[in-house]
Amino acid sequence: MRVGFVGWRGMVGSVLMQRMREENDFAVIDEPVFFTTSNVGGAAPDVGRDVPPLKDARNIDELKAMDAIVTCQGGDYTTEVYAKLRDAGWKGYWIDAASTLRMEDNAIIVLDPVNRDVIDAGLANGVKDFIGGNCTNSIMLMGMGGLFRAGLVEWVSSMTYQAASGGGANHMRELLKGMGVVHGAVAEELATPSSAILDIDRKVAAAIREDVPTEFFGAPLAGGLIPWIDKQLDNGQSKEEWKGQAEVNKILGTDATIPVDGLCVRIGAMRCHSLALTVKLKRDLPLDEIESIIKSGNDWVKWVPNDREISVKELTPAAITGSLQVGVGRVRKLNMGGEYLSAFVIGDQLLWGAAEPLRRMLRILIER
Ligand SMILES: NC(=O)C1=CN([C@@H]2O[C@H](COP(=O)(O)OP(=O)(O)OC[C@H]3O[C@@H](n4cnc5c(N)ncnc54)[C@H](OP(=O)(O)O)[C@@H]3O)[C@@H](O)[C@H]2O)C=CC1
Ligand SMILES: N[C@@H](CC(=O)OP(=O)(O)O)C(=O)O
Repeated sequence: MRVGFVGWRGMVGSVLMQRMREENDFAVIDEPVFFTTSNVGGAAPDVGRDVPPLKDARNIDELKAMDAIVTCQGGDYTTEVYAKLRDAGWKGYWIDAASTLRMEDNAIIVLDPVNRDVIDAGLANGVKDFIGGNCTNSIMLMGMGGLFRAGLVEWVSSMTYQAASGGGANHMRELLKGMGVVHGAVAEELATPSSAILDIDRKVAAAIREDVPTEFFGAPLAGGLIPWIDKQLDNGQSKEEWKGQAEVNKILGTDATIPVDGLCVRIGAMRCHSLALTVKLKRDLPLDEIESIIKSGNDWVKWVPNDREISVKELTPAAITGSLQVGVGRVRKLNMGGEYLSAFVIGDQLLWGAAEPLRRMLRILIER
């Protein structure tokens, strides 16, 4: 198989390359070919074998020579190139991190530990477009897939806490700069134990309002949060919130729509997205049964008992970042009744939220 990689040096692409090296994926690809939009003829990344110099990611003839293309270049690139490539008669597999093609009828949203059956059926039916899901949805399903698969979920309310990395590398940098600005505003007072906390608070509030950079997020994130992610829709949802129900049901291939809705909020974490879920179950099940169903979802579920000490240690960005494990905890019955369950799910949005489902989809194709 000749596999073309586009967007490999961006943030998602770099995580993809790292994971592919770790899993020795390049050894099973006949011919990896790297593309660029900015450095044609430059050196391809080190993948442990000889590969040709970078090719032009806008050259349809070069792209057409690939059996599969994996792109993390972004939605604008997909919009610019995909249709031209198909119009030119290309019949290869398109594996994409961007959202552009996700809801198209001829595309499958890939998350194989959850929907391998949907992927296999698609492959058998000649589907050629395999698109990574929205990070928040992929993380929720990696954590709670067992309950969905058991047909136990009537609806889900999902309140999210989304990391800066969901916006991209510049957004992560802006968060860190903002943290530095906030600290700098009161560094002297912090070094003086007798300084008045309300003076510190006043200066911090002024720094957040006036000095924290907002170029990329459009509002100060350091020391605060932003209760809106992605575009505004006419029905009052954000686009990120809209994706919940649309994508979750498409990933699962449900016959009857499972309602999924809630609020998506940006917080000052680096690359871990979290969700506080209220799940309405179809029936009242004992908690130990629910625990074993959730644990059985896939090999990456990290079950965290609903215990204060363990939760604050294990169910946090500090514990989960950089890991493929998806933490699931704070699971208990809510006051509303036996069918109402709370859960807190947390995962690294650059791994299961972006790069890992693409890497695994490529592997599925290669091993077919
Ligand atoms: N599935 C999901 O939930 C997620 C999906 N995504 C999607 O992934 C796509 C890519 O996102 P992301 O990786 O954040 O994008 P980046 O901005 O990090 O990278 C995209 C491209 O920008 C170019 N680039 C320009 N300057 C630089 C630089 N200094 N360092 C690295 N690359 C640079 C590179 O192209 P070139 O080498 O050709 O110059 C690179 O491939 C987006 O479509 C996004 O929506 C992102 C996060 C989660
Ligand atoms: N919108 C997500 C990241 C992302 O890229 O999502 P999507 O792939 O659905 O556009 C976030 O900001 O956290």
